[in-house]
Amino acid sequence: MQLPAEFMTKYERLLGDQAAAFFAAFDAPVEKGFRVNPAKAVTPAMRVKMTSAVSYSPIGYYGRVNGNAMEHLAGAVYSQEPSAMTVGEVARPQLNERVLDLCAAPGGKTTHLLSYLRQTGLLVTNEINPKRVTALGDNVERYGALNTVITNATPAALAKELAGFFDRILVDAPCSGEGMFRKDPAAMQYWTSDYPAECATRQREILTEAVKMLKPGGYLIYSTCTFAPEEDEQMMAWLLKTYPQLKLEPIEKTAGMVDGRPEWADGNPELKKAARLFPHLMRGEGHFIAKLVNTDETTVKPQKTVRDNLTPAQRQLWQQFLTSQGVTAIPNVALQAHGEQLYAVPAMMPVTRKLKVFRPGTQLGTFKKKRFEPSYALALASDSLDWPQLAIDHEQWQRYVHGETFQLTTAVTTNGFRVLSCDGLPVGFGKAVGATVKNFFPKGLRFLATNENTQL
Ligand SMILES: C[S@@+](CC[C@H](N)C(=O)[O-])C[C@H]1O[C@@H](n2cnc3c(N)ncnc32)[C@H](O)[C@@H]1O
Repeated sequence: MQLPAEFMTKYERLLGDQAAAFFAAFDAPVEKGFRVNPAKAVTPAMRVKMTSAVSYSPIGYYGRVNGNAMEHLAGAVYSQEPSAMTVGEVARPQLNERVLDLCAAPGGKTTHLLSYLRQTGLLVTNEINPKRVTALGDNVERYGALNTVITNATPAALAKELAGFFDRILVDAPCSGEGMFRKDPAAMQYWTSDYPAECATRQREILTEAVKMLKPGGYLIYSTCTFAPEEDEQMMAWLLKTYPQLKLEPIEKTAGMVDGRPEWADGNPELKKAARLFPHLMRGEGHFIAKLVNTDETTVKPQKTVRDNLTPAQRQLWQQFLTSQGVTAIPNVALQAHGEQLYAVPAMMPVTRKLKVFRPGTQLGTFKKKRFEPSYALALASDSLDWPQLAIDHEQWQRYVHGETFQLTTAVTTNGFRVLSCDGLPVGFGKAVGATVKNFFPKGLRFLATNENTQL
């Protein structure tokens, strides 16, 4: 790979006798990886793939997964480059926490955070870019999240509404992307020797807002996919000096991770607590991760949380639907209608006034005239609610994702909406009428599925 000349000069100077091995790693093959979603069933095809475990993540594996496979569409697996998994492992939220993923699209770290929250607490996942937020929405939906609000806001707008609110904040910062040159050589075209300093300006702005949203005792996790000290150790040195209440927490170094380099910043030995991931020292791409704790004790007054807003008629339609499914309620959510759409908004979410919200919670379905039509998102979340399922086989699933009506071998005794499942994974709603299943797979997601193009 032809690396920019100034990039090579810089890292020859910084890495000394390790520079040759570092440059050679850019010509080695890219490592592929995937995580499994611990909230979902493990299918036989997944078991075959789960052979080479990533040592630092209990849910991570080396290998490639297919984006058209049933397991991927149903949110049971997520394709992620292995060393990127360290970020979710360092962030590792505890149950019931309030968590913010500030720079979140397309959702690699968000889905990892969800795997630790296990439908408890609250995840506010934010993406500033209105185009990229759509992919984040799709991935959160696939993961079947019931505890997530998706915002499309600037960090400053979030900080105005949610000051001192979060137990844990991840800033997976937009950066110069040097650690991704091997995976995505096109990223090199943006690189100039000034680019890291430009990125650092934006990172300081983002971190300034993130700090405002951290609770006393809360954790801030900062990560980049660049080697540039300006965006890594120097950014942490600036943070520690600007906010003396923030202290670095040590990150355990395994599988080839190494200490942060104080000599690449202001010499503060604390910077060793951060972690660097180099492709010549570990199986994966380049990253930097730091974890800080907020030792400030100033608390912020609790805010009012969201409430139900359904009309009696809407409530009745929803209750009738729940009864038809043999379930009683969705716990820990407020039910809110936004126009015709019904959402389950995480009950821990505060009322906000001016925030640009992309999705206020899990979309449950649509109020139609005198009936309720459930959504795809609800089907994908239904296994964490122990919702009854109607099992279909792979051939029926292929017809389902193509948008076809298909036949069951045994007719249902009660007609109506059913969560269809394949190998134990909910895949969407169908309307069963006798032995016929009418198709409710979202039109925009339909595709011609074959054994070949859907193999995990
Ligand atoms: C490294 S990527 C995030 C990757 C994501 N965390 C994941 O794991 O899939 C950084 C993100 O920050 C967003 N971003 C760019 N400028 C920003 C800003 N000023 N404030 C917040 N986010 C920004 C980008 O649109 C991009 O999606």
